[in-house]
Amino acid sequence: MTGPSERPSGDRFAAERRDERFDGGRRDERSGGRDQRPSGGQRGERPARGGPWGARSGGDRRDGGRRPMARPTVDLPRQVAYEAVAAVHRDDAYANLVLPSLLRDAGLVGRDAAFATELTYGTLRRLGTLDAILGDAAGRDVQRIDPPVRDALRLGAYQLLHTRVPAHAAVSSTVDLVKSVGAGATGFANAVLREVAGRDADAWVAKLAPSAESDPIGHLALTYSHPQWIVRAFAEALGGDLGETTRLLIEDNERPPVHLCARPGLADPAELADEVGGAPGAFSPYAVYLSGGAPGDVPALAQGRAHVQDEGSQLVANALAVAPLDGPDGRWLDLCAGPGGKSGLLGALAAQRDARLTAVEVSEHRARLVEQATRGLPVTVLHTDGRTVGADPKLPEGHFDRVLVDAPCTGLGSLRRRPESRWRRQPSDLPPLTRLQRELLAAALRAARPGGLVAYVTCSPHTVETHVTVTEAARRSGVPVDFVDARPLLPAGMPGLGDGPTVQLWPHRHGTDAMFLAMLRRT
Ligand SMILES: C[S@@+](CC[C@H](N)C(=O)[O-])C[C@H]1O[C@@H](n2cnc3c(N)ncnc32)[C@H](O)[C@@H]1O
Repeated sequence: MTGPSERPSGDRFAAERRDERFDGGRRDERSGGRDQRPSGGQRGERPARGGPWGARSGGDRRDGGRRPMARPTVDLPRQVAYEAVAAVHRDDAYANLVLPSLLRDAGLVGRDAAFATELTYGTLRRLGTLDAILGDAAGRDVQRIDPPVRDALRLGAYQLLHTRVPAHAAVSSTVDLVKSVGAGATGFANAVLREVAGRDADAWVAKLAPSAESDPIGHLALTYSHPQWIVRAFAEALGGDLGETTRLLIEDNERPPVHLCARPGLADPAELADEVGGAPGAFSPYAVYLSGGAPGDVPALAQGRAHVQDEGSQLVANALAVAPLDGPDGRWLDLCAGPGGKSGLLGALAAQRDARLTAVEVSEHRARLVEQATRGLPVTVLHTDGRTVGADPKLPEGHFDRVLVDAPCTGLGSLRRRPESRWRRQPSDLPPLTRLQRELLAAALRAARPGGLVAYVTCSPHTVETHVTVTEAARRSGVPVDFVDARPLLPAGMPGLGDGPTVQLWPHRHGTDAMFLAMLRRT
């Protein structure tokens, strides 16, 4: 197959970009992967001002003396989206961390910021399908295209196939972008994008995806832009139901709402919903759905009355707090606490019940975040390895009444909030993670007193991280345990909780991240 020719050029802005913005937050997921959702924008809308190129002339920019970021010929929202996508691929940055700082640096707000956000997140989510299309249109594997030009083309293809940006605008703005990041490749970019524009997204998928009959997993993977191994894992966790798997994949490609947790005793969810112009959650008694705007703008967050937290995370933490327990109930433990979302909720509940939470976190930076998240609550933060239960005098065996293990995991249950992570995760991540999960759960079982409760939680529905880990850890730990049916610990009438005793939440069923919960009682 032959295609348009590209004359690759170096990324002439790379050196300038390398050190300046991303170092601080690169490996830090403290925002929980939440979508940055500036208010006022519509999906695929063009920027508000500045003629057909929107913010080229500055748009909604709040200058405030900041250094302008845009190259002269590229409009700011597209330039920011390009910088974010390039940082993800070049520097392993996290989009949810790098994008807000880029928007701030560029002074983008309102519809311009919404447009840049849509382009960044949409392009990263659809990357697999876009790359297949670009490879076909270019007549070569996308890996052979110069990285800056490749990222610009991905943004252009996303605009052509998934937004209402007119084709001529998508093509010429991308060619402008290529001019600034890979000058010799403008003819190539123009030709590739014109080829892409020759079909709509459905027609491209019909051309490129394997047939659903002969290769159902490959078909879903290409159609809905997920790696095949993840589609396979989801299908298995959903009992082989490919219809439901499809609904899950579709949900993963949508922009999720930001959920707040109104801390019990500190904020009333209905009042908080009024305060933020949002709506009370469907299931969690503390949840508020934010309708728009950056979560940082909400005063209740700054005041420590609420925090950003997916509703599913609230539900599994609350399940541990409401599970019936005989005997003393004052010593609670969170063995994997950073950055402190569940500790924040459990700490607020502990305050109401005269209990105290010990929050353990192995990473120093994250332990500090837990301290910030639990300030003013009856929480003691320990910066140590949770597996030291029994060896560390602050973590004695048989001591705690309620224990949470929110284990490190692949995070496959929150792909909608972390657009790049589906492409970063590999099946080879599973063995070291599951070993750590088993060890942490075994430590949690040792930490619980006889009769005490242990909640094992993951933000992944992968059965190797859920059922296999729980069964293996319980079998090997030498600590006698019973499974507690977790379903009655979730709100009455909540649908789709399965046959028990464990619970798997799903984005497409519950609107939450795909949190898994197993409740164990030490006998
Ligand atoms: C899924 S996150 C926990 C999220 C947290 N519960 C929340 O709601 O914000 C898992 C955490 O476990 C921490 N971790 C990993 N290994 C650990 C260990 N051996 N001991 C304690 N914490 C560990 C990670 O640093 C990470 O912060």
